[in-house]
Amino acid sequence: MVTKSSRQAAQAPESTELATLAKLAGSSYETLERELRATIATLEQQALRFETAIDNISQGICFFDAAERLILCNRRYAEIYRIAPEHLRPGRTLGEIVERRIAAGTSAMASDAYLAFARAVNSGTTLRNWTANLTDGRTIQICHQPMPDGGWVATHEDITELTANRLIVDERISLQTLIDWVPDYLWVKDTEGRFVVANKAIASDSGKAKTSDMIGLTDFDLHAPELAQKFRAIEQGVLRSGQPMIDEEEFVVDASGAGKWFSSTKVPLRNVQNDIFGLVGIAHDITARKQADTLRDGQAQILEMIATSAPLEDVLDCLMRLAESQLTGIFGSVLLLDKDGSHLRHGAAPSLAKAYTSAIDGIAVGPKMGSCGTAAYRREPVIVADIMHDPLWHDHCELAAAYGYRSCWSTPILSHQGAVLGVFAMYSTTVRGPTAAETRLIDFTTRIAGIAIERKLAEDRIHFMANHDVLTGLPNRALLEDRLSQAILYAQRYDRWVTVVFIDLDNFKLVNDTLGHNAGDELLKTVAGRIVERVRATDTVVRLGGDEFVVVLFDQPTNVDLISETLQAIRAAIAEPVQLGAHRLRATASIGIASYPKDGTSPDTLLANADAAMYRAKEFGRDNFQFYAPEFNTRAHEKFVLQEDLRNALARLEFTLFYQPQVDLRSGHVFAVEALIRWNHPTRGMLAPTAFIPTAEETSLIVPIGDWVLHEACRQNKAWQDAGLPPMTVCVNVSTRQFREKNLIGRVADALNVSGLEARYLELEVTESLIMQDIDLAVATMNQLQNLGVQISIDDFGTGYSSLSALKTFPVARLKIDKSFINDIAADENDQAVASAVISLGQNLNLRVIAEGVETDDQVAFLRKNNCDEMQGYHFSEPVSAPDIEKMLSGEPMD
Ligand SMILES: Nc1nc2c(ncn2[C@@H]2O[C@H](COP(=O)(O)O[C@H]3[C@@H](O)[C@H](n4cnc5c(=O)[nH]c(N)nc54)O[C@@H]3COP(=O)(O)O)[C@@H](O)[C@H]2O)c(=O)[nH]1
Repeated sequence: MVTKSSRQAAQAPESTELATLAKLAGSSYETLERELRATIATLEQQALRFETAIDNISQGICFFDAAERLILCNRRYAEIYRIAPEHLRPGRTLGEIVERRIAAGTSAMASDAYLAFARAVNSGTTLRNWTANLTDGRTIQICHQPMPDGGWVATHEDITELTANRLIVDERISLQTLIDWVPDYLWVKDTEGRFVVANKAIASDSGKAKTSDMIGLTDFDLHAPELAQKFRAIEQGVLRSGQPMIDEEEFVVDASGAGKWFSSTKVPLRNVQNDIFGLVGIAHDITARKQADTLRDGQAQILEMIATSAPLEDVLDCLMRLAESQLTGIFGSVLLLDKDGSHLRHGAAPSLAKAYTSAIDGIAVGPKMGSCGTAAYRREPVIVADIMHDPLWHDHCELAAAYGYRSCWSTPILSHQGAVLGVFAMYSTTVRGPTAAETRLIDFTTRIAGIAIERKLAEDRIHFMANHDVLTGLPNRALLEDRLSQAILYAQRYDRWVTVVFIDLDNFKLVNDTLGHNAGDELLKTVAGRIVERVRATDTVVRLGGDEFVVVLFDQPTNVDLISETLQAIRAAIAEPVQLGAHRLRATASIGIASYPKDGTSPDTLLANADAAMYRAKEFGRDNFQFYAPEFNTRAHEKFVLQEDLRNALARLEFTLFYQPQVDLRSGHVFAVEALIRWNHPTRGMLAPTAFIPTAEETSLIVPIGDWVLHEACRQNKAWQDAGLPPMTVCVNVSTRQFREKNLIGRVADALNVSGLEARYLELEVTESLIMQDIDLAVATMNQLQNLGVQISIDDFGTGYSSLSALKTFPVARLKIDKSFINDIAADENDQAVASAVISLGQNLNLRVIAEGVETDDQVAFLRKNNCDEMQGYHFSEPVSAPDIEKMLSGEPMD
């Protein structure tokens, strides 16, 4: 501080010098005094100016002489050290001033230490500029300048605020560095949505080189208006409500165009007055997690679709979209292997250009067929990074280039057995190969696609099997009703007919039983194929099961003649010879026909009526066809009634046995009788076995009926013997169903025991076809019967397919030449050949041979001539009652 005393101290030497000058110049004292006063005034003026100037500088300044006494200091100095002016008068020592500063709390150190330090500074042994941290917390920067006379001048500047500001700046710099390390987006916005702080992550994704480039921008400068508006609405909500938004998921498209998911938190910022002045936001990139979630959810959805049998195209479409959602700039495609196994068909490609998809639909599987055709051909992944320059794409690169596809990575989709099901491909618009992540995704997608396709194929197969006959591949009963319904609807609309053709092969069971099931299957397949060939593609050929087929003739003319043509063609096709192993067969069929609308308007009725017509055809001797007539249903009803009557017939004792004599051709002697059942029906009169035995066999009633026949025949024969008639054999027919009964031997033995008939007077007739069904079992059973003493003959011999080698092992006594060979034996050379062959066979095997159905003298003559042993037939006698047999054998006239 500059004071008056300091000025006076400065003027004193000047006055002395003026008086001396006045004496030397000889000037008058008044003049000198006047001049002197003027000079003093000028000097005072200058001193005031200096004083004002020095007091107004912002730094404290002080001058000390070599004795460390204060020469002068300014006001700022006094202010800095909070020392009253009177304690800063010139002449005060540095030590006194330091004491004052200590007292004022403005010292940096103790007095002695300070004085030592000041002297070291003045002598130049330490820095002349230093910063003193005062005990009151302020920071003073001091610049010390020694003077030539040993004193010094020093400036003191209070830099407390400046230092604090520098700290803030330093803090800011380190805070920015810190937040730049954070990989999440981190920002602060003011209440207007302007960025105040932003870290590197958000700046760089926003396309800004420096974080400072973000300052002052709003979301409207960075995002599409809708997205920016959305952010703004959310942030304004936070600012308005004061409630933070915690961990909300937000989708952002960054400056590169990549979509990213964030988990964002936005918290309002408050000042000390608790007023909101902005918000701080942090957003964590959860894109990878979202993608994993999407992948997992998508996978679950797709697996559910597969499990619930969603259409394959929907499943694959969904799968492609899922794969694409995980990647950027990639388009997925699935091609499916065609049924022909040599082409690939469009499966799904939701994002590929439709025209491109159409162009590659049906591409061949081959060694140079782009990525997909080649991958299917090689059965291994084919990665083409540059379509335009890869030889595999030579023929297709222009096409791909036209749509901007530059690389294509194809992987074959394989079944569990390793069969190619299709190809999964990823197209990229850039020249490159797949990344590791993309390869993983390809593996995943290919596997799921494989599961979906395999599942679909299995379903198709199951569906096919549920609706088709496995043996012939024809539709089955399940599909029949649907096809027939469709045909009827069409016929209704266009006033046409639908014809249902019911086909049953004749004697198929015989083929099965004699030539084995493989031969039977072969016959069925051949017949099925032939029928299909003879009808139109719009007609339906169905195998109902066994030897039954149904043909639905669609869109038929209302003209029976035209229908007959098709039927004749079917019949002829069936009748063509079939080679089954060593055997050449000519199959025939019984065919029933019913047409919509005249024979029924519902599928069920039409089928039932065609079935009834088929039975009618069978009754007419097979190998023919019958058009349905209403009375056929009466027959079906009759059959039902017959079954019911048959169940009661045994209990009501309605059966009786007739006996037909068997005669020795040489002696004319009756040596046996064949027991033939008759049913004395309460309303229909005496029924022949053909009227009820088939029904009895179908219902298994043949077993108790057969037992009754056995018991009755044995009883009657024993009765005849007891009555004194010459002993003879009674022959009893045994049906297949009876023969297969577990306890046949026991039942026969029981009949013999109960009747008391010797076993040798009982002969059982079994058919050739029965034996051939299971030769081993038949021979075993026959051996047991033989052991019992019972004789066995083979009935209907010649109609079956006995092999000679097998015949030798049969424990039989007689062969019975079937009636069908005897009928025309006098004229038909074939029948003659068969009959004479059977006779000589019997002779060779030491078996007796009997001809049945002998009616004429010519037949008898032929048999005698060919040395046949025995005969049975109307020529000698029709089957007659037991009393008539007695009369016949005792020579009495019969009734
Ligand atoms: N399981 C059982 N089957 C039996 C039983 N009783 C008879 N049958 C079988 O029924 C079929 C028909 O028998 P039927 O109507 O009695 O006919 C027999 C004869 O009447 C007939 N026959 C005899 N001679 C002639 C003839 O000169 N001309 C001609 N047109 N028919 C004749 O043949 C039948 C006997 O045949 P087969 O048994 O093959 O010797 C018949 O198949 C019986 O087997 C029974 O109790 N159980």
